[in-house]
Amino acid sequence: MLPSTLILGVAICGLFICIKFLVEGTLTTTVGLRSETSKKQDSMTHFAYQIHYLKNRFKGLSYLFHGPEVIEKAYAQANGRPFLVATPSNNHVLVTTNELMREIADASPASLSLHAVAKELLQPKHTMHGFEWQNQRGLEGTGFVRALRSLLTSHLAYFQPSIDSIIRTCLREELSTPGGNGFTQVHIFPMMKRIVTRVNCFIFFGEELSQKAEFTAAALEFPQSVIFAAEILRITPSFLRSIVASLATGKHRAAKTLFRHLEPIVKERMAKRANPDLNRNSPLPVDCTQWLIDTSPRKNPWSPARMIGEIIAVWFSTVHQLSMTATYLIEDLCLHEEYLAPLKEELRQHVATSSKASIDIERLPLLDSFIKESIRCTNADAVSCRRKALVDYVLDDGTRVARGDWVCIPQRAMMHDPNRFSRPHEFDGFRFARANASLRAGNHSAEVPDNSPASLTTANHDWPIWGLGIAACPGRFYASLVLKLIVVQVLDEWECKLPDKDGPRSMVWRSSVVPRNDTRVLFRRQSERHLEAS
Ligand code: HEM
Repeated sequence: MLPSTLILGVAICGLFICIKFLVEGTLTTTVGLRSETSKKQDSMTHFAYQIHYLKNRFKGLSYLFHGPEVIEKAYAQANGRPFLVATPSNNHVLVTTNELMREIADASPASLSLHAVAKELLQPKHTMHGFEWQNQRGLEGTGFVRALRSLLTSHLAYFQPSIDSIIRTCLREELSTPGGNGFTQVHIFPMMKRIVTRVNCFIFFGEELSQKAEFTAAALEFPQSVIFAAEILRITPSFLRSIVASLATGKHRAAKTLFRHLEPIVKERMAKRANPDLNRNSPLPVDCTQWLIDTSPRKNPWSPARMIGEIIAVWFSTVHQLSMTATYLIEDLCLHEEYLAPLKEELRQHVATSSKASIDIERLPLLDSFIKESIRCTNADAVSCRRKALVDYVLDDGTRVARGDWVCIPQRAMMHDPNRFSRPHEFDGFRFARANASLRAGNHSAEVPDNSPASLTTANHDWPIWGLGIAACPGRFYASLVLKLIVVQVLDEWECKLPDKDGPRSMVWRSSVVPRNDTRVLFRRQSERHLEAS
């Protein structure tokens, strides 16, 4: 049954891809540009280009199911030089030297664009309820960067007690029906998605909306349905896209629910912004929605619908990566039990010596190191710092990136490279803490590539998980806080176990290494605790 379904699926994909190329005339003039990877190809006839292009696209089908492996093999053969990986829709040029990584991070978004990648990946025009994105970011202001990178980050201490309390409550609710042995069994990835959604809804939309079950359910469903629909749309001819998007998103059910709940709130807040007199007696709400409104253009203000579209587009970035990382983190806690005692001891000592009411997460170096090692080993995305070439682009070393192709950093392969990390396939939870201590003492560390101490939120060539340059993830300080508070809560209150330690933990789609929905974890409440008395 399964193989025949698979064969049928592959056949349908192949058919769709052929129809897409034929109907949309991809085999005409752009062929030459798209397949330009070497000077030799310049001398090819037009027909040879077409054949070469088609061969590359079909070769690229294996990228869909084995992307990280394809990249790791090519990385090993490239010896530090840029290399090219074919995908069904375009080529990816992967770079690994500090100079080229810096160049792509600093390139003008008019040439190498992250925003255009997101647009190609997510097809917002079809999947996000008709909301259209520009190809370049910054055309009408980059308020979201200030809203997240500056305003959200500067309010983290203010939010921390609430985030802590939401995580604690969610865990207790999720794990409230233990069996005879005291353990509750859960599917860890779906549970992490629900918890992260609850926390993020509170930060993003404020307390009132975060309490509405219909709204939080739509907030969770929305990114999943967009990703699912966008994947189907990538192989759908353009004239069918609206219908297919509507079918794949259940007639835009989640987006419509979000719009319906957000519309009155956003309208009211925008009206208050336009007329500050209306604000006089009430303080401004403290949440990302308010900051996104505050940082939107004053001249030619957006309509409420456009504003909601922008808020929802930013919301999209918040749930998926964070829940995947949190899932692998809890699984790693279960798989590497030897780290539990030192992590708990670090926490106990911190609580005992701190005069503050909340934990200072920056003062838990072992926890920071453990999380980094979990990310280094599992790494939910094989590439980072994706940029789509909006024009033909020649990198400093002469490497050509054809218009429409992407240039990226193969972060997963780099993190498994023995020339960068000692014993790269071994989970060594405190390697980063040891390396930092050594670097702080003025010594070199052979265990990591860094030349200076670094933490989870560092965004640089040796730690590109947040991207690089001005586009580096503006939500990383918030993400780090949430990840650390989740682990702290689990360490403090719960004992957890993976019943099937050797079972598969992930599945691959393109460059993503997604946690499996069916991985189960057992949780049992502990009696001895150091944080909030129960
Ligand atoms: C573990 C969790 C996360 C990871 C690994 C992650 C990683 C990334 C990466 C790799 C980029 C692209 C940067 C580049 O290519 O240079 C990015 C962009 C972005 N991230 Fe995150 N992110 C995470 C969580 C979050 C959260 C929680 C938020 C919001 C609070 C957020 C908001 C954004 C936004 C808005 C962008 C787009 C930036 C732009 O276009 O300039 N991310 N993130």
